[in-house]
Amino acid sequence: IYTYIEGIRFSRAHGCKPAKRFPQSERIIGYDLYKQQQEAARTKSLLARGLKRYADNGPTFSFSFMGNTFVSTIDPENIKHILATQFGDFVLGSRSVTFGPLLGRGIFTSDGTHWEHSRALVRPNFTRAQVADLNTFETHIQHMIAKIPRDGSTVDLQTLFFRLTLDSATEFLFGESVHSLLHPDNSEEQEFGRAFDAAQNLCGRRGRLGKLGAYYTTKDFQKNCKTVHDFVDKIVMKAVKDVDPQDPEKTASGNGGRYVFLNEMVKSTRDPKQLRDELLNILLAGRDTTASLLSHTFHVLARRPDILKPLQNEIDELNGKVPDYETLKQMKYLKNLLTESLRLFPVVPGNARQANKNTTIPRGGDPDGLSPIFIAKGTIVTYAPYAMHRRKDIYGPDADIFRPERWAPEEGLRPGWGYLPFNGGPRICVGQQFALTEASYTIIRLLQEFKGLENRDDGPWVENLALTLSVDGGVKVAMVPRS
Ligand code: HEM
Repeated sequence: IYTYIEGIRFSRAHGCKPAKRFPQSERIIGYDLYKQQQEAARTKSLLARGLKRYADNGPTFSFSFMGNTFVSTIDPENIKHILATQFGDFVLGSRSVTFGPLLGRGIFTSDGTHWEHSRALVRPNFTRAQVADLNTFETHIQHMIAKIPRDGSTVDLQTLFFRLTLDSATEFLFGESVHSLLHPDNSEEQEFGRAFDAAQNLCGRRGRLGKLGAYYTTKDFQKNCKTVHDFVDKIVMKAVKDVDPQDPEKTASGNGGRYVFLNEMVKSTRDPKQLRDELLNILLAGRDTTASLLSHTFHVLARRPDILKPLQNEIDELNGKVPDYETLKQMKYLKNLLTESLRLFPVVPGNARQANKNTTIPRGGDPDGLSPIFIAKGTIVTYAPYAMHRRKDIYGPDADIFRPERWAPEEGLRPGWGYLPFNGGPRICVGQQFALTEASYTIIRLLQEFKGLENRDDGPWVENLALTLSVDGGVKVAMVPRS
């Protein structure tokens, strides 16, 4: 009763109005919504259903689900408030529990001072010098190109992109690639990749079970987590052992001049568990995301010769020269293409934060939606870049159309917090430049090798929503060699 009265007082003092309520037959378990979500997951239409909910109920509304109160929003002002202005009022919620057995505590799974410490440890390693090192990518891209048939037969580019990013991410993080593009056998490295994928998928299922997720585990899951940990621990222990306690800088610059994240980290900490956790946190955050961006971009290129042509023209201006970092930055059409790809197919299409105290968000209070809403401690605020990126009042009447030109400076589009593929505020993605560099470089090198691609899948785009968004059924194409 005290909490309830406290909430009413807080709400009045801040001029809050009630949020629009999503129509539900009961608001304790929210079983009807649970059934709808299960059905949408089965028919792979979670994102389409989400879009319709915002169309029917407006940009901000509340509902109950599995005993929790939720507020959903695609209002940029509200999202800015949660992620930046009132950053301290919100935490990740159950993420540390969901991912804990696999990832431990690291930048992606922790809050508060632990997160601050992780971020301070990890952030300096994403410097320009490191991001601009393209030689490592080149080796793996050549392995990928070797896997692409040249006789017009069909290949699934998405599968190759997921292997490419696993290989390049493990090389960058551990100093040793798992080479999934080279060894399709039962090697220890392959086993690591398989176990990491399987454990990650089970974490996704734990996340979808809400509070009950903490109790959902299987023998296989535990075995997979152990396989992943053992593999990384060996690499970590070697790096820690190699550190010269008198001069950590000297040891860290080994590895044939290549940049290795682990070697940089051992300059700051030699705690093996902390090193393992941070490496796995970054592997999870950085690997599927870049693969998904590449997959969606090629999904579009295979269907839209009008986009492929100007892109090829821009790439052909390099006359086959391997691009360096500066060249990548000057490729305007490519940059707009990736920006548009992340608008219509944001790799993290939905996200959430939980209030750690009584607070507010600035918009959504009925009847005009312009008053603040009271957010009681424990409320989960979900936000959906996928739906926000399709708002016609932000992107214009052609918001549903894939059109890279909309990002040309002449068009004057400035969506601010209405465009959020990499999140914003203090927890903004640390790997943004790394991802855009890897994706740009991969696209250029592929289209320097192949003059075009033929679509081998007539179906529409269908969501595959795990921890990140990918293309259901893959990206089936035939690549046309230049010579
Ligand atoms: C297209 C590619 C990528 C996209 C769309 C993307 C998107 C995101 C988003 C939306 C978040 C916020 C998650 C949250 O706070 O709930 C995030 C966080 C993060 N990303 Fe990325 N990411 C990409 C690539 C990468 C890469 C390549 C790396 C590293 C190599 C990386 C490392 C991280 C890390 C460590 C965080 C956690 C930051 C923190 O909580 O302080 N990401 N990313």
